[in-house]
Amino acid sequence: MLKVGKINYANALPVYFSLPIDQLKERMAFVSEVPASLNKKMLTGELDAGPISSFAYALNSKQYLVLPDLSVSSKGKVRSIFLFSKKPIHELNGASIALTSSSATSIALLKVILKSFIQIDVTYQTMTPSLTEMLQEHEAALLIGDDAIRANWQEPDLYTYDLGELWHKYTGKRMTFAVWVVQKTVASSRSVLIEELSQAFIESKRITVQNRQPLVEEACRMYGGSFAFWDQYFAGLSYDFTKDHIDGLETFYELSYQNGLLPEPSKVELWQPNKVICK
Ligand SMILES: C=C(O[C@@H]1C=C(C(=O)O)C=C[C@H]1O)C(=O)O
Repeated sequence: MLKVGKINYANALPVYFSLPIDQLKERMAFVSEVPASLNKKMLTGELDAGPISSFAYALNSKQYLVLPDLSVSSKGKVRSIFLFSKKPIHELNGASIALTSSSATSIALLKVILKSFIQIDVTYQTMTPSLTEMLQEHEAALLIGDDAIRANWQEPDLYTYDLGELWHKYTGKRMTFAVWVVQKTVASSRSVLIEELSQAFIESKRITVQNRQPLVEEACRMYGGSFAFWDQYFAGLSYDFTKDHIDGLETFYELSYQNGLLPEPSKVELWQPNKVICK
């Protein structure tokens, strides 16, 4: 069995929603977790392929190849990655900020934004994602995914900053939060299966994005919230991985490197299906 990851947040649903599960399930087992757990399982080899935080890819890029044409990205507002703050962001110098334990990319992105763009120094503490508890002892809190969406629905009396929007404001670029990877060892030993999986993900994404209504209805059933919210949410996310996406991501890696978060400014190395040459 090929062990394949799945992000258990709404943001990754389009890549899974139209998968031909019955066709795949004899050869592939899907493991659904928050990004930080998927990052760990991929690193230790418990997973063969699937999505991880784009920052987790950069930390161990030599171990993986990136599957083409797949990501969780935004150009501007992402609507599910927020810094909730008791003060305006420019007044947070010296503050203590709580970080969700579920993330890798958004944690590094927040650090880059605060240091390089807002130009303030703060301290950080990682916590389980609960806004109330996080804000008991900290001036601001970072949440991602469904936790961030639900917290924002409560309309807390706080300053709320969308990290996708801030990144776009200061760089003019896209931000890629998750990429789909395959272990290099698995890419060579099980190339046919990886090609089948890669095509299935791309096809699922294509079908789901082409007609969003069934996905939006499913999200309403699973999470609550309005049709209009989920429709706008999925419309604002991109699942592609073009040159433009890679350019934004490598800018993030360069800034992460400059801030001492990465040992080198990683580059994206794409997986390529084996070309069969017919005579
Ligand atoms: C869009 C989101 O992106 C997620 C953020 C991640 C991170 O911060 O490490 C990882 C995977 C993404 O799916 C989200 O959490 O809502």
